[in-house]
Amino acid sequence: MPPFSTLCILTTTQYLILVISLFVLYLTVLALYRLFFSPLAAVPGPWYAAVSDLWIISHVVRMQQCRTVQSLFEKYGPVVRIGPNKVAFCDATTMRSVYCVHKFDKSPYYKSLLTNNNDHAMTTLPHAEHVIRKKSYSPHYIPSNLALFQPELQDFSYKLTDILERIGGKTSVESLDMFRHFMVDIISCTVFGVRNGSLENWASNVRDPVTAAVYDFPVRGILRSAVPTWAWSFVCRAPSDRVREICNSDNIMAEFVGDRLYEMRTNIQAGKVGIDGDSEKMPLIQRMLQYRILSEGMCDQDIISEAMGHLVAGVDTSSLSLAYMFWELSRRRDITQRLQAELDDAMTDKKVIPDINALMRLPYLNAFIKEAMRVYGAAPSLLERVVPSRACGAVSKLDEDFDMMGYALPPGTVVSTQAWSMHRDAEIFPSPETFLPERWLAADGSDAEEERLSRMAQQLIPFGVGTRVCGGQNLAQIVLRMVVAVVVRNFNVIAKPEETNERTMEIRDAFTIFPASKECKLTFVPRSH
Ligand code: HEM
Repeated sequence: MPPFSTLCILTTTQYLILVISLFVLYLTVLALYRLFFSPLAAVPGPWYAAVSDLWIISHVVRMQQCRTVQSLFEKYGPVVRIGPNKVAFCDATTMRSVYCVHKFDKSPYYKSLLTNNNDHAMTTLPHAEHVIRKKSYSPHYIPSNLALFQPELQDFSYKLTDILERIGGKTSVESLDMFRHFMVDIISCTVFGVRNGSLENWASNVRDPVTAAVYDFPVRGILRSAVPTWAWSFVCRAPSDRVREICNSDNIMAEFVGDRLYEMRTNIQAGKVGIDGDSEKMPLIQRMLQYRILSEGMCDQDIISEAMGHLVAGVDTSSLSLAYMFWELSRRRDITQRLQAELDDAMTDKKVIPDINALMRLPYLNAFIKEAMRVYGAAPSLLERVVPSRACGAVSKLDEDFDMMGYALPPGTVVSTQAWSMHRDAEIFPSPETFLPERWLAADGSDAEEERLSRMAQQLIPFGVGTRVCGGQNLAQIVLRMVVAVVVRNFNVIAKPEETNERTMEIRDAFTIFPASKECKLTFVPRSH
């Protein structure tokens, strides 16, 4: 260090050079520490990932994180250091240990998904707090409760086919947008108890503000986390209608959900609907109001954010899954024909969707859905968790560093796996890039076949895994089957190469996947019989 008297006589330029040199020295020492002396130094991975988060962030920004992490597994093995403090893994036993046995808390990444500036189940990081939150909604999604909504779910599916029949295969439709509107109707009905008419709006070319807000919400999240809090109000007043619309998406959804909540409360107060569990079938917000009265659990703000969380979590994921399923069918006549053969038998009346339990028993339909969720699972990204501190009480306190396949990870390390890679493990799923529903069918009744299917099932995690698994997965499983059944029974799907092709459908990821062109134009041609 130069003595104080020397500092006083430095020129501005010399002073600047000194500051820059000290900063470079600091960065060099930090990089050397992270590379050679950090507790994670032994974990394999590229040196540039160990030195700075910038490398992985650059892939996040390019929306190619899933593929990048997969290429690291292929090069370095099942445990990889992807950042100075981040380790990714691809191993079923470790997955169970992190998500099911130790139940590590979520990482702060999830806070970018807050709704109405408030937590919902997905963004509640500590396991213990999440358990309480989950109780407010989980009974709604058990199969016996969802079965009560079967008539409405079927109704919306019939409406979808009616609309496609009206179009009659004369033009292509932007299927991603169509399914998004369809899912807003499904969730509005099951969560808020209202018929929103979003799909009809789509068919009549009328802008649907709720669907538009759900679509804009993830972009708002990215923007919000990139802009400092003090600058946010300036961004929201930017001289661009589109930017203001994106900023406002959270408010539009909150207003919609808030209005439904107050309507529901008015109806309860007027005695039009019960609050004491006397009516068996109730939308989720009614259930949450009841939960609040019985357990003094959630305030209005919490209920609004929770319900918004279900809109956000359910609409894009399901509509993306459906769009990719039909895109695959447009390319695979063999799969379409096999599905149609099974559905022609199961749906002798092509306008009547079989009961949920019957749908769940159709072998090829189920094999198709599983394969689609393996290859096109809509949320295949890293599910970040934090190794707990030894002092403060995690669910399962660790007495020492967390042993991940021989590497000791200290408290605070962010660990994660991604469905993208678990689903592309060639030992479990031979020829993983081939779309092959048949892999889910038993060749015979042998123990070896059963063992093979069970290993695949354990590694199939499109809805996440453990206590933080997707809250709405039962609803998604039903809706995906209903839509595929009724549409495939009634239509052949075609993609015009000039509109929709490998390039436009190339998968990008930003927690959920989406096609490079952000759309999926398909033609639904009515079948002749
Ligand atoms: C194909 C459709 C869907 C896929 C692929 C999917 C996938 C996922 C995944 C991977 C997670 C998170 C896991 C994590 O962070 O560890 C999740 C969480 C969640 N999803 Fe889904 N999801 C789908 C549909 C739905 C639907 C229809 C709803 C509700 C209407 C829903 C509601 C939720 C909720 C509430 C959570 C947070 C769960 C919690 O932490 O308690 N999802 N989903």
